[in-house]
Amino acid sequence: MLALILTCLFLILYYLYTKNYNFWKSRNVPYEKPVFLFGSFYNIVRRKEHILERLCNIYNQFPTPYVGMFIFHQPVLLIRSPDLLKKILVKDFNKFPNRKIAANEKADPLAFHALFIARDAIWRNMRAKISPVFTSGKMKLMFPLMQECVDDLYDFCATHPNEEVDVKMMMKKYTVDIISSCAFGIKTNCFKDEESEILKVATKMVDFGSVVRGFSIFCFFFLHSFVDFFKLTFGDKYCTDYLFNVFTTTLHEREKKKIVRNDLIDLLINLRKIETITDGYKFDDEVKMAGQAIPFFSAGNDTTSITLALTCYELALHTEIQDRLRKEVTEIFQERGTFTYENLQEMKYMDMVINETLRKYPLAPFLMREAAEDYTFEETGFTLEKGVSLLVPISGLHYDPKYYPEPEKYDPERFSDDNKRNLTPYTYLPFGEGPRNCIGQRFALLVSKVALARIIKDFVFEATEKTPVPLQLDPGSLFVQNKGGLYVNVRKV
Ligand code: HEM
Repeated sequence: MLALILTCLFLILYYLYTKNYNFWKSRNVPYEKPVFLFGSFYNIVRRKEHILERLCNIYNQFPTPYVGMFIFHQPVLLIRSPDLLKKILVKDFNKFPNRKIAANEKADPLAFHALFIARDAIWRNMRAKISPVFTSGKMKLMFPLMQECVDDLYDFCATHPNEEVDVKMMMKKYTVDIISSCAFGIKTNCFKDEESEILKVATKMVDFGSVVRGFSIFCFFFLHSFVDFFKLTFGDKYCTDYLFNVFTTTLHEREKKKIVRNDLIDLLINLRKIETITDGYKFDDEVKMAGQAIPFFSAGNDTTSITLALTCYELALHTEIQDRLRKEVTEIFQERGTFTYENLQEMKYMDMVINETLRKYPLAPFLMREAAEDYTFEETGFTLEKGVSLLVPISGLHYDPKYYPEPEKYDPERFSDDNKRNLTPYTYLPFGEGPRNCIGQRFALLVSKVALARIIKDFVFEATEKTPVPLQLDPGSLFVQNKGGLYVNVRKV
């Protein structure tokens, strides 16, 4: 009898779980056949493929404008056509304003108020208020804070002549110093303090290696009901508590001593002062304010530091590109005698190099949107139901030889003025597109240019036997990176 009950129960659960697997077939949408329980993510769960490779793989199998796939049991539509992307990300943005990420204000107020996760009117109001911190005027004011940190990066290279250096860790120390300075108003000295607590926090925060953390993040994106059920938090509890304390301590000190530093904390203090009763979203408590600073730290650190490390890696493998970059930087430096915010903007080859790194290694390999209402694709007549998720396979587009011939080749020439004009719009998306694109783009590019200009002028990166070629992506990482360190030799010019 018990066996019969268990069998019936199993069959009911099996039916409930797999009934969605007909979702795309019944709507005549081409789709990748799901693997029971894991949908299209079986190889990711088995750590056989990185998410970048998995999405490229699905993208390459179907020449259609969109493809159905399943994340576990959840149907998701992968958009391939640049014309459709323009509509979804920009023209019809108000029909796709949110990402489908779980948010529970009671269980995790910091995540609920984070810009990346916030929804609808809360997001709109918050984005409008936070955007002024990222204007070029504000970046210029933060430039001196960045220069202080780049001095430490330079000294690190100078004190490790002819040594194999893990450029991932080196750049992480640099970005933790800069972001701590610009978002939390503190000097962290990661290069000098090997035991720096904030560096440990930055590492732990993005360590999704443990089953519990990995599962937790997955639930936020793809299994929302589990987030409420298990009261999961988006960030690691120890890390968010630590950063919350750092943030509030600085905030109180600033308000007491009336210190002005032109950073994120200043902006938040000013916002709180000038808010009126009619404002849609008010920074009226410290959780909401910290909800901006903590994601600034987590969203900005690894994305920027890995981009920088991968640029050093590619420069080490391509000496002619490295020499040309050094020539540009040195000429501008000799002409002006210093690096300023303005002369960094003149470095065209530098832009081309960073653009190509982000093409080959899009740090966030996909964008996500959710249909806020039923939406009919004019081109095919297909109606996507409200609530269904869309994924934009950035990696598929960046590796499509139709848009980028020989996609495996690292070639900054793709982004020269002449060639850039011929790129197909909406096929280059490292920072996303439209009103919900990366708010930190300008900041990330400036932080990257400051570092590269300063060190490439006086140091040479060289591949050694320890430099991994080809680069094997770590399937366990949410970011596009190899497992462990990324070693290159650093020597004085
Ligand atoms: C190379 C570095 C970076 C890359 C490649 C990157 C990439 C991205 C991408 C792809 C998105 C999603 C955009 C979309 O859905 O259309 C995003 C969103 C976001 N990024 Fe970045 N990012 C970088 C650096 C930063 C930095 C330095 C910060 C903070 C200072 C930051 C803060 C954010 C935030 C808050 C969002 C959510 C914006 C919103 O929903 O309104 N990112 N980023």
